[in-house]
Amino acid sequence: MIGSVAASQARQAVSAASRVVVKVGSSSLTTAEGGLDPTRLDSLVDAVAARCAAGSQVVLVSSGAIAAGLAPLGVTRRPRDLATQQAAASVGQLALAHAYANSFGRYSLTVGQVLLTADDVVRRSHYRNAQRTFSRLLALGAVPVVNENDTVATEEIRFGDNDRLAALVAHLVGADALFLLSDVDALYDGDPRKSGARRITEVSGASDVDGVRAGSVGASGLGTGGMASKLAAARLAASAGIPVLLAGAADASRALTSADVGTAFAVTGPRLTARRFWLGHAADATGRLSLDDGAVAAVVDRRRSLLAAGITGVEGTFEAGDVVELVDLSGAVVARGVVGFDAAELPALIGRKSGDLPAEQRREVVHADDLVPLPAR
Ligand SMILES: Nc1ncnc2c1ncn2[C@@H]1O[C@H](COP(=O)(O)OP(=O)(O)O)[C@@H](O)[C@H]1O
Ligand SMILES: N[C@@H](CCC(=O)OP(=O)(O)O)C(=O)O
Repeated sequence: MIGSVAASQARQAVSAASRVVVKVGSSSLTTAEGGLDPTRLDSLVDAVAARCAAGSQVVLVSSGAIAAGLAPLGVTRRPRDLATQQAAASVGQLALAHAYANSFGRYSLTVGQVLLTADDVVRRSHYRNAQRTFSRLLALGAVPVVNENDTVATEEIRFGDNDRLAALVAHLVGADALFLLSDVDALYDGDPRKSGARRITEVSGASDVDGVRAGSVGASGLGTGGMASKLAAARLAASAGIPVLLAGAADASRALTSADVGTAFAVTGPRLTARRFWLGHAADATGRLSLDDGAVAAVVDRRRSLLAAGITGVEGTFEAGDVVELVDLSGAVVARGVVGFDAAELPALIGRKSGDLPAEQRREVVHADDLVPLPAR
């Protein structure tokens, strides 16, 4: 295989990683009629158990609750309304947990179910609580099996996308690799259901995925985000220092051992501390500050604090200590950070030089230590 050094290093890194997150999609665990496919679930578990036996700690993020709950409830098509999805998830998650407990039991491995809501990662205290739970489960030798808590998640607080959840969990547990397993064997430059789509084996940076058309609806109609959410999640993890392998669930065994299948994503940024990752990617932003070009260059390129002089607009209702997005003049989010003023105070300050401000307001609007520049999306 010819490829960039960074991507081949990524394959080595995911192959050798000691703590990994493996995410599997609904379409790889369930049948077209609805209901779990025990054969495919067992072969995924075979691959995960082999990786555990080789000395790695594995966190499994498994979709499939809604899809698995449809057949037992006599529902023939994936429901669109939240209440039926929640009912299906309630039935399906139980079936999923039961199937995993039995299947991992074949290897004398104990599973622990972790159902997360968005609140568990957007609130800093909940984030740390989840970290402690994972850390203890792993220390005790269990395999955490994670899903969104679909049964109670409301439309407003849903992730709705386990690819993103898996990237967040990978950082939260301090994983050294993320595997995204799906019903397609790799990333393609266009929908592989159409002819002419070209397989992409390595992604070392944004230019490798320029022009890639990643659909947001999967072939099976069982999953939620299609390839678009996988690509976004892989890039998110890679930007936070975690190499990613996107591969077919049918190739799980090779993916988790030699990693010589699928698409490898090389890391594109340094490993962030838990707090900076939370701030940049998980926290809920409650407002927006618009920045002029000089301020964008200062905070993004020179990693300086944001001062009132470079702010051109304020949106949202927030208090000092909340997380806000910083946007450039085109409206693109360039950074996120903890704001030092209430929203009500800022309109009187913006655009003014520090020296012109009253002494008690002469401070950074967002301090450099509380600010995380984001890669261009
Ligand atoms: N550029 C692309 N590369 C690969 N697959 C794509 C692409 N665009 C769309 N797809 C479709 O996305 C599907 C995977 O998404 P989905 O079914 O939601 O997966 P999962 O259930 O594993 O989360 C593939 O089966 C494929 O048909
Ligand atoms: N939490 C949902 C799955 C959401 C999701 O992202 O599904 P998928 O696209 O199959 O990974 C469930 O268990 O049904």
